[in-house]
Amino acid sequence: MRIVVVAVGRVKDKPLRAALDDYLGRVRRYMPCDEIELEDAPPARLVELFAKKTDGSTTIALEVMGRALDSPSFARTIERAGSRGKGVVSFLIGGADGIPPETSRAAHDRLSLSTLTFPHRLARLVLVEQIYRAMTILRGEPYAH
Ligand SMILES: C[S@@+](CC[C@H](N)C(=O)[O-])C[C@H]1O[C@@H](n2cnc3c(N)ncnc32)[C@H](O)[C@@H]1O
Repeated sequence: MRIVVVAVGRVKDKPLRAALDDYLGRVRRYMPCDEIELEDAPPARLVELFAKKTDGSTTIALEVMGRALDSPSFARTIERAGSRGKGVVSFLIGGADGIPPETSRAAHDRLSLSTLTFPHRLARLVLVEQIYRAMTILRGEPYAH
């Protein structure tokens, strides 16, 4: 299984970058995890970019109005998604204007992190932290603080 986080926008802020790299490093102790940053672009271009970068993978769009899960259910969702097809699970995060509707409709699943709307860079951090938490849940290992 491999995880790919495909997110609109670049994280340049150093403390946020460091926090993301910390959690990405933790996830990579369990499985390969790539982060792909897309340029912010008009919706039609974003549809193309998301499709190109997630080709052949099982796609999960992150949306405020998506399915709400607790962390153990999120962990099992990742496990199930990883058992499909080529075992590549791509998480999609939109930019300021969200994920284009066409990309959302094409996704295999749509998940929410909260009923609150986060800025996309913060949503990326919460997502990667939850992926790390999911890995510890699936392995029955303690969460390292
Ligand atoms: C600022 S939000 C976009 C808001 C936009 N008005 C919308 O309704 O989609 C930017 C991105 O962060 C992610 N995001 C923000 N809050 C989220 C949440 N509570 N659950 C899941 N994803 C979230 C989504 O991928 C979203 O496309």
